[in-house]
Amino acid sequence: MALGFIKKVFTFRHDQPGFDQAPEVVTPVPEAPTPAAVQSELEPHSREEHLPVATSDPVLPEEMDTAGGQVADGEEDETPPILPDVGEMTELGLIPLSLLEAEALADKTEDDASPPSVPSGHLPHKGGDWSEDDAVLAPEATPDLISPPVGELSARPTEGGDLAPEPAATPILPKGFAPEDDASLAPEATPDLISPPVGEMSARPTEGGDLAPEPAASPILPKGFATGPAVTEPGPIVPQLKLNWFQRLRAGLARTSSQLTGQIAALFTKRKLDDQTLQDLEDLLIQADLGVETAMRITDTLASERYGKDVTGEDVSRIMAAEITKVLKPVAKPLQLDLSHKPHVILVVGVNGTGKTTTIGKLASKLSGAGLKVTIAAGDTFRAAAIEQLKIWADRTKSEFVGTKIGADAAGLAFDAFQQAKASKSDVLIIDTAGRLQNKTELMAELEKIVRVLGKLDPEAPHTVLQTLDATTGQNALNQVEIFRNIAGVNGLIMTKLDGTARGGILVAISAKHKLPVYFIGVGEGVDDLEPFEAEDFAHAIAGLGQ
Ligand SMILES: Nc1nc2c(ncn2[C@@H]2O[C@H](COP(=O)(O)OP(=O)(O)OP(=O)(O)O)[C@@H](O)[C@H]2O)c(=O)[nH]1
Repeated sequence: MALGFIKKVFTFRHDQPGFDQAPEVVTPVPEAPTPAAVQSELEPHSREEHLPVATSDPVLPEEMDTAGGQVADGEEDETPPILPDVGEMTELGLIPLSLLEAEALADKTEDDASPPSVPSGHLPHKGGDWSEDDAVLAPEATPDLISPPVGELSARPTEGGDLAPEPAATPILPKGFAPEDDASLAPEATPDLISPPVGEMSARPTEGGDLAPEPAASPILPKGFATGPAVTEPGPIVPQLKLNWFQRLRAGLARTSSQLTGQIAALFTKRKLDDQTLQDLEDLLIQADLGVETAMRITDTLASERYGKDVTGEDVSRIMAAEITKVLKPVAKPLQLDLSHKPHVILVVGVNGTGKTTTIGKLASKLSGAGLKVTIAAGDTFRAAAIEQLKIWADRTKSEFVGTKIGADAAGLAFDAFQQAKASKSDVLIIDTAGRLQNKTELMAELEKIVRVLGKLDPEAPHTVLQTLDATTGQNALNQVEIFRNIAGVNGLIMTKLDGTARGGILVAISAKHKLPVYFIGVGEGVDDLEPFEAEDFAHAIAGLGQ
């Protein structure tokens, strides 16, 4: 049963042990030597500005600054402007990994029973001068040279020997992340790798004999991704909903669906289906943000089935749900994590306020709750609140955190975070970024640089470029995908704020136009308010139908 969940959303390719390291308290990285070439890329901020912060020892922004270099009074955020011209950014070389490539990668991994080798880009910092080429050619990472990250490896199972390696060697798959269809993995992995559902977590006996809850001590596969350990820190208020997921989705999309179905019902009251009603319906569907293509699909199908006949609102809803499902099915995909990368790097981009930080927290919760080791990097160095907010999420999700001071070079932070995540053998590194669309040129340069710098440590990084979209922005979201796709090579989407919006239909238009995978949707501010995207559920909820 748990495996079913796993397969439902995420796909892991986990070829090597990773959770067998004992919890360790690491000291702050003194000053990781940086390749000259990279160093020059990261100016003007020095590498020591980027400090790992122990999750067990929350650090306030002030502390981070103190440790890593304070922002001098009067030091202002970089001045902006310059002007756009996003149109020319199409070819940035940031081509998203296509599905075919992803599948090819998956196949490759499946065929390879041996432990993954260290990517060619993994390099030790030697402190000397070296070029980008050196980085690529570097034999393999030298852990010794890379300062270990600060922060305890919370919940890492490293008890006295017996059960040590199992969690590590196991692909842990929360819903939305699932072990790949790897026959070689499945047999042994299944029983031990799949943790009991959340409810059973608390009953898990610890080594000590008692029953202290040790959620992070072993892979946990809660419904969806696993909710992870109970959140005790203050934060977003999580409503205690007793509804199941579909009911919550329907409730969230109630405004979208009631508006749509109400208008449709009014349109077809005592009218036969003719050219005029079809045209009116098409207009109505377009106004509901579904997009011209989908609107036409719906009216065409309706016409072929019911032309000249009486039509009810339910007839339209049924056809609408079926057509929307057809549009969404191809993009409703699990987020594939290639854990052979160690870490699999997820770069999260999107306009400010679309939910990047919150979504990172939700993802980290699911992943760490499933036993994966997660590092979060506060790459939005533009806003102090963004760094603080992310630190809180890191603490509550038992993730390692790498932050820096306001105004510091985001690419430098990303580089350091990648090194530290590698050194600490994190499974996943999630990097937040700024989203100042009002300054596209600067934003483009920053994201481009982040991608370039990450590529020095692993040519394939970032492995996933996720964009968050705020459903309430309607058509703007459509444009945002266009822009960020060109700027950062977005290869997957997460739509947030689908709770309470009347504009949920925009996800259909985006899917029809961009055909990018939609991995999750957010329906609230709470840590559990993120669910794998299910085409049929979403289509039914929009059409006001039952599951
Ligand atoms: N209702 C609702 N609110 C959400 C959802 N996701 C995020 N939010 C809220 O949206 C606001 C913005 O979210 P952030 O995560 O800070 O967005 P961001 O993109 O990181 O924004 P910056 O930090 O400004 O870059 C916060 O108040 C979140 O709590 C969601 O799915 N539903």
